Amino acid sequence: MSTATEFQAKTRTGRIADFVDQRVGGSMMVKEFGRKIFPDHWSFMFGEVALYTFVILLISGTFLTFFFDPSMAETHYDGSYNPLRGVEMSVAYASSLDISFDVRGGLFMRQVHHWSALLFVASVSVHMLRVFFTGAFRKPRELNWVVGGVLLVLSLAAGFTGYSLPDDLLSGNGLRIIDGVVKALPVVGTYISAFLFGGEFPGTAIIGRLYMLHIMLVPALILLMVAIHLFMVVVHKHTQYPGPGRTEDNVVGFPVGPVYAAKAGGFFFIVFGVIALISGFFTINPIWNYGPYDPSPVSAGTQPDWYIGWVDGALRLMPGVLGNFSFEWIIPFPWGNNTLVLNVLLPALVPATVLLGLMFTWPWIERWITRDNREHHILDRPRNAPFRTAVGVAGVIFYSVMWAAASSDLIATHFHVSLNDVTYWLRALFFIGPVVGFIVTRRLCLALQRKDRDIVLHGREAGIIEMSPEGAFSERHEQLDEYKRYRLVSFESHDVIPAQPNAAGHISGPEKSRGALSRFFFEDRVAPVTPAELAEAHAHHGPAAVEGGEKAQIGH
Ligand code: HEM
Ligand code: HEM
Repeated sequence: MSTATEFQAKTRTGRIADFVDQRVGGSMMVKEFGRKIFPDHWSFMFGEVALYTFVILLISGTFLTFFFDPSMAETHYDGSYNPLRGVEMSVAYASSLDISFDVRGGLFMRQVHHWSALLFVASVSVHMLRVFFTGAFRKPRELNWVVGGVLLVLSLAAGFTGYSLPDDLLSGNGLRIIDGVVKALPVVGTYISAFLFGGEFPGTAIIGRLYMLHIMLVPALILLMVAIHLFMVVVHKHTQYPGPGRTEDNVVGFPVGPVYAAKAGGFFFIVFGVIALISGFFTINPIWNYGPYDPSPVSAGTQPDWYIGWVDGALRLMPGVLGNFSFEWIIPFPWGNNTLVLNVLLPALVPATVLLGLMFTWPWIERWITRDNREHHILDRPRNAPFRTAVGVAGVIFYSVMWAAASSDLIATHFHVSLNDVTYWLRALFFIGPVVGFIVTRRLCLALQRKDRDIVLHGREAGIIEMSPEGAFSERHEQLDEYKRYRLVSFESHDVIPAQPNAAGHISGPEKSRGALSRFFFEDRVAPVTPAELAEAHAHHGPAAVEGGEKAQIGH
């Protein structure tokens, strides 16, 4: 066919598709990307939820910008919410009230925005925990883990800047706390605060500035980072859980087109639908109940959004004795009289630095201790990496205690206990909780591994008690099928690598620490069942064991 007849033979849509394809090379991209294989597992869903809630935030946020006015100019409210009529407030607060009461669908969209923000940060956090507990951050994904970490920090920044915009009593109090933390920074604190608020707190500039950060800079950075993040997921290929036929060099799953594209599209609408349903039925952030921001009152029983609570909680846990500690008699400051406000500085900065510092550096810490520099595309089941799982649980407990402390007043009033007692208990848990969590989790993982070993070697207890002709009772044990057995035996267990001498025959200080950590983490370990052990067990139990009818004597 000549080019002309070929052109004639195509439908109008075909011709448009051709036109676009010849200019942007779309079919090549679809061919390349559409044939990518993704493994299937429910735990890979959290990253997707994070992505979809972010898209919902972009859509609902854009709607809000049509009506929100980020001005701190004074006005008298004259909207349709009667209890606040005539009350003096900022234009920002008045416009948020208008969105809630006078813009058609406005309250619904504010709630969609707020609920999806809560779900966004929650899904990002759970996604991060999934990646951590399965070891998906190992080589070659360390940098993508760091990009993820930046995304987490940006998500918190987006949440906090948004939460502060309506300029109601609650958001103003949140800003007051941030102002306190900034001012507590030695030497530069007061200058930074004055720069941020355009003079004395609260000033008249902060809402406008936060608005720019909230609707432009932070979402743009998140978009950029998400693009880099997903690009790396495609380049590295997705990890997969162990299973028959799955190796470090292949990916077993479905192609993006059409299976995943259809699934993902449908899932987006499910997430959107669920958020719309929640937003239609459940109030979130009823700013009309709080009133406009005024530095003097603080309402009792109010809570910050869940992801900011831990900072508030850490501040509540800190004993006041270290307040306004003057260091001059120890270190004479060259810049004159300067007070360190340790009761604000320590809780606001130390836990955050410890948690975020450990999070960003963990892939390298683990690689250093295990000396494992190989690529890993097969995930660990959390029980098969007891040391990592235990460290993760300790981190989660450390975080959760601070988070719980943000509700110390509510715990005291709801359970009719003394607020002081709640604080003392939480202070103790702050130190003891992570240690106990670490020990218990490691023991649990090792116990689960031993149970797996036992099941592989001796079969699963069927719960069927049989009586032999001689009158002895025994429980029937059923052997696992090939697939289940594979899942239980195919993992690696790190061995202790003692400190090694360097070329000059010396063992350096850091290498001694590495050796000690290696012993601490891997001394107690359960090795996977070897084929020889399996063959021996089967030989011992006889062919019945392989066929599915092994018996364990009760009382022996
Ligand atoms: C806006 C936030 C984020 C979005 C939209 C996002 C999205 C995704 C998606 C869709 C995937 C592939 C599916 C999956 O495994 O869940 C993925 C994988 C990954 N994400 Fe994220 N993520 C975010 C934040 C994070 C954070 C906070 C971390 C860790 C600190 C992280 C680390 C990773 C890693 C290492 C992978 C590769 C996992 C693998 O191949 O198994 N991500 N991300
Ligand atoms: C990761 C992204 C985002 C998060 C976590 C987030 C979070 C929030 C939160 C928690 C609020 C307070 C809502 C309330 O009043 O109850 C808020 C307000 C707001 N957000 Fe966002 N947001 C995000 C992205 C965006 C984007 C992309 C836009 C605009 C394009 C936007 C525009 C707004 C506006 C105008 C308000 C003030 C409306 C009001 O409070 O009445 N947001 N945001």
